Amino acid sequence: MPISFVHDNAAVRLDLPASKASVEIYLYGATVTSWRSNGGQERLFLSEKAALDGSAAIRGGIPLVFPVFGAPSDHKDAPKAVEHLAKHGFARTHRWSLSSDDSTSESSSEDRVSVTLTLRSSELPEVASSWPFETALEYKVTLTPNALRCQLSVEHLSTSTGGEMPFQALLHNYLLVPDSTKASVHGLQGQTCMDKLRDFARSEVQDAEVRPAGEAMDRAHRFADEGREPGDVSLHYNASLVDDPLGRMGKGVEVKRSANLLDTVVWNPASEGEKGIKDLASGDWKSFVCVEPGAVQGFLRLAKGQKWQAEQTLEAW
Ligand SMILES: O=P(O)(O)OC[C@H]1O[C@@H](O)[C@H](O)[C@@H](O)[C@@H]1O
Repeated sequence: MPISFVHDNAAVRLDLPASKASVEIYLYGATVTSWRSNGGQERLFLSEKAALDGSAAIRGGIPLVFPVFGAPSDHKDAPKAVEHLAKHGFARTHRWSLSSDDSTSESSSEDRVSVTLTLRSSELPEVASSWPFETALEYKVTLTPNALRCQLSVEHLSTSTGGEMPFQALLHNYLLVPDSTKASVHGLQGQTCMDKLRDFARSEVQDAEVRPAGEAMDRAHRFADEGREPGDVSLHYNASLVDDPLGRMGKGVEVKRSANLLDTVVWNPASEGEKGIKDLASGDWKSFVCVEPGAVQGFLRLAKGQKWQAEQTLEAW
């Protein structure tokens, strides 16, 4: 079966047997926790200490950040409506439903299979008290032999306040790497970097490569020129420098995204930062680099009845 339930029905799994590609998505948070590309090589980091029982956001894979990135207090321009939300919002900490439209054999073929998950804020009583908008989220995940496409749609259905719905969104990819100290991110040159670890200081990225290189990094990047699209970014494993004689992991991953995901967050806590994260084991920081497309500087706004759509495609090289 190209689509099946796994982990005691907590997750849905898509398989392309001919290429050994697969993806697993927990209903909790609609969190992709595993993506195996052509040949079966895992491409995402998932912490062994990740809570997979719905008690906390899943540490690893691709958590969905919505409707606020980080803590509301991180944003000087945070609207009142997001003030009482938890860090990274509520999408990653609620159980989504499988959409009936998509879980049929029509959504699959030998080299493509998809599934769609949905979440309605009005069905989450604890969200209703801190979020005055009725919001419908839809997340379609499509697997092809060498790529994973993730499409998010956000719809503002109604509101008790009558105003526009402010929001941010981000696809928090934890990309698995042989050694994060040797990995590099390409495609950020010329963008303005907002450094969360240096009091949100801004500077322009001068180099063609951004390397965490063992130091904590937590930065959001965007072109200063409003009209300029963010372009693709790629994570290079720099595999020739690491012990991967069979080249199983390939050269890296390309992160393509829709032009409305203007920001790219690059995050790695390094050894110091990891100590404060209880669901990471010691040394895990070496196994991932987060390269996260999103819209997280300033707030987007949706009038009642409007829909916003964004997507990324991860391509394995
Ligand atoms: O620990 P959390 O809530 O999953 O967040 C992880 C990280 O997510 C990143 O996207 C943020 O830029 C970091 O500031 C944050 O620490």
